[in-house]
Amino acid sequence: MPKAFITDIDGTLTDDRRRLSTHAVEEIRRLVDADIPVILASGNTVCFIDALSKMIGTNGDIIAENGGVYRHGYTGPRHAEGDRELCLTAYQKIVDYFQPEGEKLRLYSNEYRYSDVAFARDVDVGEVSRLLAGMPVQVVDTGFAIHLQPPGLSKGAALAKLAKLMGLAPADFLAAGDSVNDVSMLKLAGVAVVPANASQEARAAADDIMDKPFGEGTAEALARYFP
Ligand SMILES: O=C(O)COP(=O)(O)O
Ligand SMILES: [Mg+2]
Repeated sequence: MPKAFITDIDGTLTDDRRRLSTHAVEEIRRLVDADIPVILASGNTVCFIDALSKMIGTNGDIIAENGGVYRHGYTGPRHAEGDRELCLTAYQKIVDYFQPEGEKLRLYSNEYRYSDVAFARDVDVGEVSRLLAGMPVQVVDTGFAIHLQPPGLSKGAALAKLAKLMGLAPADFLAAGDSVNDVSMLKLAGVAVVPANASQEARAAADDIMDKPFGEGTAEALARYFP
């Protein structure tokens, strides 16, 4: 049995409209009650993940902004990495290009981000990547938002650092995720599972693909791997 669990949030604990699966929450609470460490790892902000962690009842081990930020427990120091200014400069290039064409760009929770920049998927992500080619930023489309993030940062890289702080190795973890931003942690974990809705990239990195989609699929995996 794995020693710990790391999970993505959007599309993995929620459905495509971001409604949380109560079934997945119950399964995570079962793990927490059995003293099995749980990391919530997401492209979302620290404050968003903190609220969710409290309400699910985990111990506050989190990875935010796709690996740009991580923290061990609610009171541990917040590690925020990368040069966010570079991401903001890159974002300005996107604004300068799309805004004159009348396209509306919508930043997501800009004031709460320490490492990356996230915005609505209202523009073509291929075009965004072409515009930013050669700039030191990664363009990541999670299916829920487009992220501009510093190079070298990922959920997997953050898992390696956070697991160490927790006295664990990445191989001790069962990992669950649905999208391209989860591939690095799915590959690093001991066992990788994806719900049935997972993207091609996530499926290719998985050891086991669940029958059910979204949070129901993740609940299915927890029942299977933590019986
Ligand atoms: O913030 C996003 O774009 C997606 O969030 P997720 O990593 O929890 O799926
Ligand atoms: Mg996701």
